[in-house]
Amino acid sequence: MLAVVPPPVTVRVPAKVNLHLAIGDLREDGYHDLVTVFQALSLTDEVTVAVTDEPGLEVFGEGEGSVPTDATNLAWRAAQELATYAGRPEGADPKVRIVLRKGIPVAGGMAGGSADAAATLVGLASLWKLDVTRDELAAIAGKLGSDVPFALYGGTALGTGRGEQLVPVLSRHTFHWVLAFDSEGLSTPKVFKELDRLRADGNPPRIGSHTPVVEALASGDPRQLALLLGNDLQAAAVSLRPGLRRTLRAGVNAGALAGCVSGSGPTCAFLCADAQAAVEVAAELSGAGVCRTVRVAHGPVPGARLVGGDDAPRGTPPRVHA
Ligand SMILES: C[C@](O)(CO)[C@H](O)COP(=O)(O)OP(=O)(O)OC[C@H]1O[C@@H](n2ccc(N)nc2=O)[C@H](O)[C@@H]1O
Ligand SMILES: Nc1ncnc2c1ncn2[C@@H]1O[C@H](COP(=O)(O)OP(=O)(O)OP(=O)(O)O)[C@@H](O)[C@H]1O
Repeated sequence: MLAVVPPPVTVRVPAKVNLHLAIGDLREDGYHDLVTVFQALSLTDEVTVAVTDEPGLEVFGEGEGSVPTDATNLAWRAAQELATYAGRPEGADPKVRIVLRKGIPVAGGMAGGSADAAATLVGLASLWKLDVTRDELAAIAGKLGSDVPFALYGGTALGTGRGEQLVPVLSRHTFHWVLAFDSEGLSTPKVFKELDRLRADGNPPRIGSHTPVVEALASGDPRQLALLLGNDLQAAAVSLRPGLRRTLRAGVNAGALAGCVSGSGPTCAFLCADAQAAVEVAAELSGAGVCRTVRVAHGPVPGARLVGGDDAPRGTPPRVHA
């Protein structure tokens, strides 16, 4: 019998920065309640999924050597979860090839692995022609990791719970960022543990309410937003990686309006007045010798999207094999 093999599907998916990250106390399940304002940035990964008789995963690009290619890869876990949810004939052992082209730093606090998982859900839903809504995918995404649902939606959003409960936030205009990648990643659980330790030893200041950040986003004024960037994990990331203090200073000295550690770090994100200022800050920061690589990006951008758009004609005609 002839079977039509659908053409591969490619999905582009954004990194995130937390404009506001207020961490509550440690819960019994090992997570912390948090309140965060996410923004999706134009720094992206691309994920291609294809039907195959030789399932597997390949990684190219940023940090390729440090990303697992086995079943522990979050993208692979996403494929397994979706196959199970959809009741696929092959069960939780999907017959797919997943190729990750990474632009998002690995273990950088920008949700790179989460982005790949979200992109895999969107890509496979299309490849397998599943009748699932983005909200259904978000429920699966929340099981994979706290940051995965946001990568599906993108834009700017308020996250609560573990970070997986989202409501969109109005963000006027485009904000311009410079990102400083460090030479080595930081482990997210270790950074949360370090914050617990700092809190047990003393009383590090906690950032306040998210309301002013939401108002600044609605105003679209980067100068107003810059005064309000805040991250409770920053002290913990800096405690584990003291060199980040120098990086944060260097970004502001280079002309950024403000800087913060992105999520659990170690990437530092610098908000700039406009696109031109971002290019100038990036040039100066890359000469300062405080980080491995510098990138410019803007936000907000949409979440995981098929490359070419959902309605675009397919580039490759379907292959047919016996
Ligand atoms: C730091 C952030 O990136 C901010 O957006 C996220 O909170 C982390 O999200 P993530 O990387 O998707 O994290 P998960 O894979 O869900 O959890 C990894 C580990 O981080 C810690 N963790 C994560 C989220 C959360 N609300 N509380 C936590 O304590 C836990 O030790 C957990 O075992
Ligand atoms: N697809 C993936 N891409 C990158 N890392 C992955 C992936 N799947 C699993 N990992 C593992 O997860 C670890 C954390 O990687 P990731 O890039 O997601 O961190 P992060 O961006 O700091 O996450 P977050 O900001 O959500 O806390 C890596 O060190 C790697 O071992």
